[in-house]
Amino acid sequence: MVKTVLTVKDLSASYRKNTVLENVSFTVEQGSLTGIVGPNGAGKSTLIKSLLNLHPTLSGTVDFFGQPFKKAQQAIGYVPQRGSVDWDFPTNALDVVLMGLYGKIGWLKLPSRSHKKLAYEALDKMGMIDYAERQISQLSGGQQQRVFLARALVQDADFYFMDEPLAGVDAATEQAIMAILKELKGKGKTVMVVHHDLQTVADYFDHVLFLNRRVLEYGKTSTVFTKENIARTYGGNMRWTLEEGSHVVHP
Ligand SMILES: Nc1ncnc2c1ncn2[C@@H]1O[C@H](COP(=O)(O)OP(=O)(O)OP(=O)(O)O)[C@@H](O)[C@H]1O
Repeated sequence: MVKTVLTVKDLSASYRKNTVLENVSFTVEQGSLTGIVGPNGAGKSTLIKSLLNLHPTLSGTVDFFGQPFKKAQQAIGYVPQRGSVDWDFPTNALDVVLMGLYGKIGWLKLPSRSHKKLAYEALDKMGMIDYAERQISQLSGGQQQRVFLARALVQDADFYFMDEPLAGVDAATEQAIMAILKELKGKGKTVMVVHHDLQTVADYFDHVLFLNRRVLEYGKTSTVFTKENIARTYGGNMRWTLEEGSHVVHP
């Protein structure tokens, strides 16, 4: 039986008087892996922040696992957009991963040996074990992204939001991250990912949310990932053709 893990109803949000999300409504099934797509400025990051109480909403309701966000937040993981993080913050990769365990450790307590073991294991899984003691500011963009994924892994959440985890990473990191996302899905976790590369949407995601201020469409990729929906979401700026079942960009 399909279980609903997120219900969003009539959510609107703005920056001062500029409304950037209008009456957004959708429901998400447990175990789904959704790509959130839409042009620059469509409100994708704002949507995630609004769902996670990081940005105020003007109206609407958000319900995770049948509860408001505050009650469900231990079960929710977030990988922010890389550009929004202060990378000069003096901390090493291991400490960043340990932050994913603070819900379990408690903010004022020190991590135990078993917590550190979990953090090292997650770094190892992301191919970052050799960089555990390296300052986060001294890692490349793709390596920083891998560390953030490791932090999400140790948190062992049930629902993950990731804001462009594949932006600016090389092919190997992209494959490593996608393998992790599929593994999370395999464990029954739910994942929503802001994604820009329309050519990989059909390969990577089983659901797609088309967003441009409003939800233009949300559903199974095999049903809703059509050139009509892409055109409706992105406007007339791009021409799209369907070739051998895949979408090819003609900028
Ligand atoms: N801190 C802010 N203050 C004022 N306006 C903002 C702020 N952050 C975003 N906006 C505006 O809100 C709108 C939605 O931005 P948002 O970052 O959510 O879009 P996005 O779909 O994630 O874009 P991108 O694909 O470029 O990352 C844009 O018009 C943007 O200019």
